[in-house]
Amino acid sequence: MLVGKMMIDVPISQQDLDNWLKDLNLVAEISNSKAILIAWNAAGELSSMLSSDSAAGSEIQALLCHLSSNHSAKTLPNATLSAATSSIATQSKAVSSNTTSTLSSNTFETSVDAQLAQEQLISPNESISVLPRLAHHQITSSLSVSELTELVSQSQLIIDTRQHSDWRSCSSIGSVICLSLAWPSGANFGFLCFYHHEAQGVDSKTLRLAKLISDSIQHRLGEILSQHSAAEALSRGAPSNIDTVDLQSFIDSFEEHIWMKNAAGIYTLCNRSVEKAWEMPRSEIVGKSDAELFGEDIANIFLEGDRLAIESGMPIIVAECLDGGETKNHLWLETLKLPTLNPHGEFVGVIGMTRNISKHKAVEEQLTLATNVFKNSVEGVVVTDRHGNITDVNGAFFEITGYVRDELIGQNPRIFSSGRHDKAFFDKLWNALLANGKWNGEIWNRRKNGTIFPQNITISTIYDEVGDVRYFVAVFADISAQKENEAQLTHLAYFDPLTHLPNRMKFMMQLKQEVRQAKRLNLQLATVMIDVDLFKHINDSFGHSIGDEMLVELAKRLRSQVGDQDVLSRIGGDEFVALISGIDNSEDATVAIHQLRQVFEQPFIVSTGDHLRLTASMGVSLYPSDGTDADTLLRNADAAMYRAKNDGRNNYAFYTESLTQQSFEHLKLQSALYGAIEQNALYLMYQPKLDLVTRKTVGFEALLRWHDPQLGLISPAVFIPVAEKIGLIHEIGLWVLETACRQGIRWLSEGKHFGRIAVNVAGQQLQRSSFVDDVKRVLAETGLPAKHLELEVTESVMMQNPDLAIRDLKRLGDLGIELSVDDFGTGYSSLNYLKKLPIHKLKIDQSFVRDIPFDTNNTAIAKAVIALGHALKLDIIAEGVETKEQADFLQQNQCDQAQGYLFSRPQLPEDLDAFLS
Ligand SMILES: Nc1nc2c(ncn2[C@@H]2O[C@@H]3COP(=O)(O)O[C@H]4[C@@H](O)[C@H](n5cnc6c(=O)[nH]c(N)nc65)O[C@@H]4COP(=O)(O)O[C@H]3[C@H]2O)c(=O)[nH]1
Repeated sequence: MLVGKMMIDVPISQQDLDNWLKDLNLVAEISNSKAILIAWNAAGELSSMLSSDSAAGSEIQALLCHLSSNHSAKTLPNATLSAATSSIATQSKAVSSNTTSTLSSNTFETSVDAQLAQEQLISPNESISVLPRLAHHQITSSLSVSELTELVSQSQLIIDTRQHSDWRSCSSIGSVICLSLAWPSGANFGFLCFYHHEAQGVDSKTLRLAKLISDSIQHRLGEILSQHSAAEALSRGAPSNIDTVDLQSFIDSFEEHIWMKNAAGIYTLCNRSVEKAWEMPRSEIVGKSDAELFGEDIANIFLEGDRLAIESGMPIIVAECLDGGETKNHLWLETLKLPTLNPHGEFVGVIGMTRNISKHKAVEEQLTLATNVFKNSVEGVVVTDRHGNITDVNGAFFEITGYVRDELIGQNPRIFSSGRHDKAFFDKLWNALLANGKWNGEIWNRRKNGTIFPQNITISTIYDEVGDVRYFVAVFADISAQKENEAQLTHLAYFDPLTHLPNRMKFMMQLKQEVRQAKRLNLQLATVMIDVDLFKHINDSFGHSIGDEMLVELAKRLRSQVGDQDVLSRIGGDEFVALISGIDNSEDATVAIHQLRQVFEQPFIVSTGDHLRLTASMGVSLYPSDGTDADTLLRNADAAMYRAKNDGRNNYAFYTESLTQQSFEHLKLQSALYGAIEQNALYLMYQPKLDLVTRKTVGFEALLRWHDPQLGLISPAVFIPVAEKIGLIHEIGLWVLETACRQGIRWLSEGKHFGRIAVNVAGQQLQRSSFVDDVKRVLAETGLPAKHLELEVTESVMMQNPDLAIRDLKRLGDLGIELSVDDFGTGYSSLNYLKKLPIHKLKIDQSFVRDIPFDTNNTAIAKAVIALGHALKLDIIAEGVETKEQADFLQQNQCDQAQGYLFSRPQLPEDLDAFLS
């Protein structure tokens, strides 16, 4: 059984050898047998041999041969054996003969005697009180019948060697008891043999005694080994002896569970933490196995860990989970398991140091969970340090922004800035974040590809143990889709899905807002209700889809007719409403209505190819005259529209009836003006301008006249503003210029001196970028020298855009054209600009000439204008001079020129000979 097991070298003292020899002799004598003891060293060589006095050399030789061939052939070479046998045997006998027994023990005798008698293996009368030395070891162990049987079955008792094939060669041995001797660790020490040259010479009684001696020797071997280990530890500098009580105190001071199990898995040691954790005293733990303590299932878990440690041959850490069952209170233990070897390298057990890591595991689980949430979240997560530098971002973040990790780590999130939020926004954000530890809101940020997108973002502050800011964590969702949905919903709530025009709700909101603004800025508004006439017939005849087509087209046309600032809304099936801002009077509203009505002039070509015509009835209410709130204005526009419908449809009406009348006339004028040029209804009259001193003609002002066949003679003061509103002024202005220039050429060709012909220039004409070129072209085409042309521009027109006026008038002046400021004094000229304007003449408006010299105000103004003009080295002309008093006064006050009924009304060219020289 012990063959192959490790052997150790621990020297046996002569004293021990002597004692054992005495025991051998004693038992040999009692049992009438012979005895030998042989021991080997770690190299497998025979190190000690003792034999009873009765043993013969040949018998010893035979036994050694047998043991070497059957038990330790590798470790006990025959050559060594034979050499050793003769010398050691002699020496041992010599030693044994000099040794005397020293002790006896009645206690031992009694217990052994009684036990042997009880088991009927030894007669109570057979005295073994002659075992004085064995008692020294206080051996109390005994052999039971079953143990004896086992020993026999293990061939340790050979009653007849001839019956055993492997003993047949030992002819000098008839019967033998062969017991192996082992160190406490199990390492082989040697053999103890009792034999007889005859069969049945040794029996169970001899075996019993042999076992006593063997136990005694093994006990002593344990002591020898302890002493030897202590001596070795001392020599290594370790404490001479570690008291087990101190060791216990030592391990009790640990919070960790410390325990030790021997090679058989039995607990041999544990500390107080173990007692507490397992809720049982140490006495109930030590001496038990895991299975006994915890049951098979848990024991298997523990033993598996032990096995790993033993197999690895080094300390390992095993984490063991003891399932908490339904309570989910898992108990996690982390144990450092350390296979323990004795000083001779032999495995003696496992030491464990266990920590309850349930809390740690729970934290670890939380951490794993958090990490997975971080990784797998569909929301973008970005972590920054307290300085705002990015330390981590998750996968969703990359997907949303298009950046890759390396581009972001260490960067500041301002790289995502969309530029949509100002500094105040971020100041507010940071203040809230630092004050409350959290901020939630919407931010527009920029993706890597430059597109911007809205996020709903929550930023949280993470503090360290002492409350200082450690990190900021921002979790956000891309809400582009949500925003789009919201926009769509808003669109549906406020816009007509067919035409995409604002619906009634939106229109009312806008109307209210416009009314508020008009109130504040003292403006006027027109609300125009437009109802398509008999639209039901279109739907009934052509179907709703054609009806829809026409409504979409109509919406498009109407929209193109209103200004960018104006609002057009569809408030019902065939009902539209327009809100026109920036009007000054009912005429402006009339112009707007006219433009809206134009959309019905062209037929609607639908998908069927049909050309369909529509008309509409319109009603207008004006703010503030027809209502000062949105509801009233809409209601009154509606009422006006019904009146227009009742008047026969395809019509319009103002809420105030007199305005409707005015408007109709205005409209008539408007449409008549379109054909005026072609129909030669326009012509010019000329009014002479005279030098007040010489009373000679210095020039003529060309004044436009319009004689409409139906409407009669219409004043330019009436139709020029209308022409400006409907955009006809350019055409008309050019016609006037050309006509006046041709007249000048005619007079020149007739040899008539007329000085300069003055032509009025409307504001819109001057604002046209082509105006200077138009004038040049007309001069070139007609051949009139520029020195015969004068242009009159009203003061208010010049002041509308003085920089432009300065630039263009200068170019005209450079051509040789004279420039005069018409209606001077009615506008608000800036002296600063007046100085810069390239003008030659100021014309005192006739409103200041009226009633001078009797009207003191006008007299003062006229004087001031003359003084100012002269100070600026400009000529002064007064218009509307009707009386001699006016002329005299003006002359006395150094006014240079004058025109007016006093001298001549505007006349046709053929009637002006008196003024031409
Ligand atoms: N009560 C009174 N009136 C007098 C007297 N002498 C002349 N007038 C009138 O005063 C106006 C002078 O023209 P305006 O100030 O340029 O004022 C002109 C001018 O601003 C504009 N206008 C006339 N012709 C043209 C034109 O060809 N182009 C442009 N853009 N505007 C024109 O129409 C305005 C009115 O022109 P008209 O009706 O011809 O009226 C003329 C003229 O007939 C007088 O002694 N007493």
